[in-house]
Amino acid sequence: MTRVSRRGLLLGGAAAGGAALGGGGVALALRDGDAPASADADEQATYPFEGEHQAGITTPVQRHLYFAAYDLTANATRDDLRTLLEDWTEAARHLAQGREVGETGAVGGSPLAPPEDTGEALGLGPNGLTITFGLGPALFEPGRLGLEKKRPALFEPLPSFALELLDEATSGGDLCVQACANDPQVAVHAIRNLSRIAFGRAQIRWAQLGYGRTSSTTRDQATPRNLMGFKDGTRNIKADEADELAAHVWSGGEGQDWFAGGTYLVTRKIQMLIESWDRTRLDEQEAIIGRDKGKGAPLSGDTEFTEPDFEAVSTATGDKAIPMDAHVRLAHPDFNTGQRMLRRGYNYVEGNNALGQTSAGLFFIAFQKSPRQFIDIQNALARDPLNEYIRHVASGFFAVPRGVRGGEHVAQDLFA
Ligand SMILES: C=CC1=C(C)c2cc3[nH]c(cc4nc(cc5[nH]c(cc1n2)c(C)c5CCC(=O)O)C(CCC(=O)O)=C4C)c(C)c3C=C
Ligand SMILES: [Fe+2]
Repeated sequence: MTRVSRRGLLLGGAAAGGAALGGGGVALALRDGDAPASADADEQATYPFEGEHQAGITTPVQRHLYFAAYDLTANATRDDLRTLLEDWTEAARHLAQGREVGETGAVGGSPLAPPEDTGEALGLGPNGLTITFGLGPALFEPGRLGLEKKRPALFEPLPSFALELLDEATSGGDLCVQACANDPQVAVHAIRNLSRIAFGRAQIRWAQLGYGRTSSTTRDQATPRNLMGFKDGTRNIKADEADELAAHVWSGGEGQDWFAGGTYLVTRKIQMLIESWDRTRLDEQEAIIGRDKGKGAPLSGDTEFTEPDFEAVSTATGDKAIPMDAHVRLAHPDFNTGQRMLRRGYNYVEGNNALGQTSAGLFFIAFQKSPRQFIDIQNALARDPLNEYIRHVASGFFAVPRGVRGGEHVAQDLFA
C-alpha cells in the first residue's frame, strides 16, 4: 500500500517497497525500551509497530502528542468497526516506518484525484512515531454491536470524582488513537490520515495536542518538568521493570482472551490555575507536591531517586518532612494498597481565556491493568491541596488491546 519512504523523498531517492528509511543506513530501528541518543537519532528513530504489547506505552516518551477520540457513525456495524481497525492497522504499520499512506502517496497519484496521503510529513523522518489504539466502553453496550459478551469484566465507565468539572464534548469516545512522535507534524499527520481512512465509519469526537512530555519510561531519559515547574515521572514504572509491568500494567484478560496482554488507558485533561500557582511561595509549592523543586528529591532529603521517607520529621518544624497531604504521599503505593500506574502525560497550552489567564495544564495519560488503580489513587487525591490549583475538565477511558503480530490487525481476536 505504501509507495515511498518520506526520508527517501528528502534524499531524492525512490524507495518503492524498500526499508523504513532509504539512503544508506540512516534508519535507526530501536527496541521498544531504547531511547535515541541525539537530535538526529530522534528524527531517524523508528519503533516496531508489531509486538507483544502495543507501542506507545513503554516506548521512551517522545516529545509530542496528538491524541484523538472517535465516535462510530450512528449506523456503523460490527463489520464497520472490524474493517476500520483492519485499515487503521495497515496504515499504522507504514506510518510507524515513516512512510506515506496509500498506493500512490501524497504526489504520485493522478492529478485529477485527491492525493491518498495528505503530504505534510513529506521530508520529515519517522521521528519515533508510535500509534496506540484503544476501544471505549460504549462499544460493548448490549444491543449495539453484538460485542457485549466480549466485555472485559472490569471495563465499566469510570465513576465521577470529587471536584471534577468534565466537559462531555471533550470526554469519552468509542475509539482512541494516541500518536506520539519527536516532531509534532508527524504526530498530526498520523491522526489526520487515520481520520481520513475512518471517513463514513467514525469521526473525531475530540482531540488534544500535547508538547513537552511529563514523564519518562526509561532510565536513559532525564525526568522532564510539568508546567508547575516540578520534575514529573521520577517514580514512574520504567520499560525495563518487567515484574512491575506484569503486576501493574498488563492485563491477564479478565476471562476475555482477546484482552490478555492489553491494558486500560485513562486520560484526564487537567487545567492548571497557573497564575495562582506562580504567586505561591516556593516552600508552599514544595510542601504541596512533597518534593524539592530544584532537583526533585523527596522533602525527606537526598537525591531525586532516593525513596521518600514518610516517617522523617523536619528538625525546623517538628512536623513530618513530607506533609501528610503532600501529593506524592497521597499518590504513593504505600498508601494505596501497593497500586502503581505507568504515567505518560504531556503539557498543553491553548492560549488565554477571556480573563487573560493562561489556558494550560497537564494532559494526564496513565496505563494500568485495572481501572481500580486510577480510581483509588484519584479518590485519594480528593484531599490533595494541589486541587486549589487544578481542575479536571475532560476524561477518557479506553481498553487498549495487546500488540499485533505479522498479518494481524488490532483487536483481531475480539471478532473471532
Ligand atoms: C490519579 C492519578 C494522578 C493524577 C491525576 C495526578 C496529577 C498530577 N500530578 C502532578 C505532579 C506530580 N505527580 C507526581 C507523582 C505521582 N502522581 C501520581 C498520580 C497522579 N498525579 C502518582 C501515582 C505519582 C507517583 C507516586 C509515587 O509512586 O511516588 C510527582 C512527583 C514525581 C514523580 O514521581 O513522578 C509530581 C511532581 C500534577 C502537577 C498533577 C496535576 C496537574
Ligand atoms: Fe501526580
